[in-house]
Parts: sequence; structure tokens; C-alpha cells
Amino acid sequence: MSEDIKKTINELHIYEKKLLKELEANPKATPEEIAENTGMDIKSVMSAAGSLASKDIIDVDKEVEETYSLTEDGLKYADEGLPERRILDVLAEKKQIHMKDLSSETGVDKKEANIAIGWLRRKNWAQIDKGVVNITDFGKEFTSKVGVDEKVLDYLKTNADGVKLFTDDLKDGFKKLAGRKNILNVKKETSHSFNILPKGEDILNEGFTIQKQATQLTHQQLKDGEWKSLQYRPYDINAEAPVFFAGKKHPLRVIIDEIREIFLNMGFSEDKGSYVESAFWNFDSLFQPQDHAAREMQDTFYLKNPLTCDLPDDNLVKLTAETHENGGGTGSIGWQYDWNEDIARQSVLRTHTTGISTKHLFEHEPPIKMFSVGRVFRRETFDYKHLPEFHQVEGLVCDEKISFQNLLGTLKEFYKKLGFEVRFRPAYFPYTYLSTETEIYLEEKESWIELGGAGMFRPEVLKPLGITQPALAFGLGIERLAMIRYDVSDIRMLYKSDIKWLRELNLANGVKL
Ligand SMILES: N[C@@H](Cc1ccccc1)C(=O)O
Repeated sequence: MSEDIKKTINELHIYEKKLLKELEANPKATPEEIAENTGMDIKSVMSAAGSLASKDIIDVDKEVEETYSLTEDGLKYADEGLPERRILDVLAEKKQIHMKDLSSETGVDKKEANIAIGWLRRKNWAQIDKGVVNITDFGKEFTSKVGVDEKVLDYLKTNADGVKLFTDDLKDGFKKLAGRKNILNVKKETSHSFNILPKGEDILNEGFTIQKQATQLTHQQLKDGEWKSLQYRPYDINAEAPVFFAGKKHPLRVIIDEIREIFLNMGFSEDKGSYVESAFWNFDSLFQPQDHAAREMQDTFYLKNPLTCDLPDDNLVKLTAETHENGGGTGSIGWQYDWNEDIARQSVLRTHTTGISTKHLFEHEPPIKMFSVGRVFRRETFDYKHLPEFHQVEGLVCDEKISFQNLLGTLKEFYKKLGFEVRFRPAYFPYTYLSTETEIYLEEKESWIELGGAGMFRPEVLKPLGITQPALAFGLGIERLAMIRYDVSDIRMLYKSDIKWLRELNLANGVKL
């Protein structure tokens, strides 16, 4: 028990302590008095009280007090009499008045006269018969009496500061007046009073000192040793705190940067291509025949502007043409068709980043270790795993002793560093042999999905580029990795700008906050 009390005391704010002490000395003190006596402002008193109340240390009572006074109309009635009284006075003489003459005969204006008729009937001072107002016997008697409501009217007039409570003999009259529109004003005032509860008594019995508590240390306090004598207010580490959403990188950007870092660390250098590429680099340099299905409009975006691109070095074009037509000097018989320069000039949105690899091979001497990350474009229909625009990371290693083993090892290592386990299966690409595809298992869909392709560039690719050493190459999709990392079952989520998802996503491990 006492341990509890000590802990509670320990956690009291200095304002709470001040308020409690003041209440002990002055149990009836109002918040205003407490503010005055402790030097706190009223807001701090009220918030300290609220805090003490939430811990059952004191009780806060709220009382609303109403003060009544007369409105402008009310004051006028108090001076001149209620409209029904003024009519009654005239009726006492005339006995009856025609409705249409009511206002002119009595001096009560039309609007008020209408209201007065209701009250004349209700008070049984008059009756209306065929448009004529007749005084009743009760009305006659009443001319010399004062009604309860009229007494209250008078009372309020003499108590111009307002009345809080009506004595019993005035209560009925007050109710009547209060029921009429525009006669009474009411001002509401709330007042608070505090009571010490048993727990508060225990705290006071236990006793405490009021000492300024340190919430923040200053450089000076640390330097001069004052920190040793300060009293610290403990804080509740379990208290609910607002969640802040700081700006951060897009999840896709995060994974792209991670991939770049992995390749840089593995000793690759980075190259860049452009979205718009000639069919020559995108297809022809990769020994893809000009009637290849992938080149068709359904798969590839062809551009109107620029409609064509320049072809590279004449000799390279010549060697490429020969290789396509009959294998040139590669030992292959080629595709056995007439290679067309104009088809090679067409400009396309690159369908993969592999054109960067062939260009890189043409422009560099082995040994080569190159990677490149970028967007590629395909005429795909959207679905949970397809986008017409996505990112690939391209890789190329070319040196004397490079083998298919190295390719598998490189890929395995890369995926492992990203935290994925993949499987390889045989595949076909016109530009590689051996070729493979990497796949990953999607638990939710209970199926393997393809992550990318890879292989050893064929001599038909390498020879025209002037390369005699073997080269491994790969082109891997990035969005599908992001999908798995961030646990989204639909690839479109990555491009939706769903602010809630983006905010709550923990980028480090894909787990929601
Ligand atoms: N370019 C292929 C991948 C690939 C790259 C390099 C070698 C072999 C295959 C694709 O986009 O799917």
C-alpha cells in the first residue's frame, strides 16, 4: 500500500503537489483561490485537478449556476404591464372590444395583441365570441389583483443584477414567465469545487516536499554538477504517444538502391542506357531475327518520334548483318534471311536492359563486370504480376575463364544477399546458350514466378562485337522482388501511391508498423 503511495507521489507533477497541499490547508478553496494562493494560473490548476482526479486522488465537482434577468421586452412589460394586463384594464371599462379594434383601442401593438389574446383566454380574463373580446367575471375580479408572473416581473425589475434563486411563493410565477419567449435572460456560470479522496489523504499523510523537478538538463547543470541535486520527474515509457510519419524513400527505390549497393560491393561497375533505343541495340545486336515474335507490335512499343535511330559503326552493322544472314565468321549458319537495315533503325522503348550489355561489350575491353538498373517497357496487360513498365537489373561479366557455373554462383550470391532463395530452370533466349531462368515460390499463389533470365552470350552475339572471351549476362525483374519483400500480393500496389500503405510500411523488413 505505502509502496504504491510512494510511487504515486514520485510521479506527481509539481502543480499536482501544490494543488493538493493548498486543498489540505483550505479544503473549500475555489480554483480561482487556489490559483491566487499558489501562483499558478487557472489553466494549470484545472489541468492539475483533472490529472489528480484521473488518479482518484481528488474529486472534481462541477456546478452550473443560472442567473436570470429581464430582457428588453421583459423590462418594458415590467414598466407598462404585460400586454394582456393592458388589454384587461381597457376591457374593465369597455366590457367588450372587437378584435379588429383591439390594437387601436388599447394601444397594444398588433403583434403583441395577438399574443395577449392567447394569454387572456388562458388566464380566463376574457372570452372571444364571433370576433369580439368579452371580459369574464374572473377577469373583472382580477383587475385589482396582481398575478404570480407579474410579481416575478416586478421582483426581477427591482433586482436588476439578476436572480439566482426564487423563493417558493415566486416559483410558479417564474415558471410561467420562463415559458414565455423573450422575457427572461439566463446566464450560465460553471464553477468547480474539489474534494480530497481517501487516496489523497494517504498521500498527504505520507507527506512530500514540493521541489522543482527537472525535465530537461542543461549543459550548465551538467558542467557545474547541479544535476546531482536535481529532482527528476519519472516518466511513463508505456504512455501512448502520437505516431509520426517521417518522409522516407519509396519502397521500390529502397530495393533498387540495395541492389545497386550489392553489385557495387561485388565489384561491378554501373552503366546506364536510355529508354529510347534502336532496334539494332535492343534486338539485332542480340541475334534476335528480325521476324522474331518479341519484335512485333503486340510486344514492343515503337516510337513515332524519333521514328528512327542512327546505326552504329559500319563494320559492326556489316558483321551483325552477316551473322543474322549466314552466321558470318561465327561457325553458325545464322537465321538464313535477308537482314534489313531499316528494321534495325526503328526506335523502340527498350524492352529489356540487355542492349546496354551488348553496347558495353562493344565499347569496352574485357575483363568486364558491369551492371545497370533501369526501366523497361512491354505491351503487357496489367495483372497481379505484370506491368507494362517495370525495372530490371542487368548484369554482364566477361573474361577469359568465365563459365555458366560463375553465372549460377553470381545469381545465387546476389539473391542471397537480398534475402531470397531462388531456383534455376533451363530456358531459351536467342542470344544465350546455356540459358536459365530464376524463379521464386509464391506461397500465396502456390506457384513459382519468374524473376528473370540469364545465360552465356552466344558467339553470334560476341563475335561481331569483337569479343573473343566468354560472357555471362542476366536481366532480372525488380518489382516482383519488391512484391515479396513488402508482402503485397499485387504488383500494382507498388505504383498506387497508397499513402496509408506507404506510411505504415517498415522498409527494413517489409513488416507493417
Ligand atoms: N533480357 C532477358 C533476360 C536475359 C538477360 C541476359 C541474358 C539472358 C537473358 C529478359 O528481359 O527477360
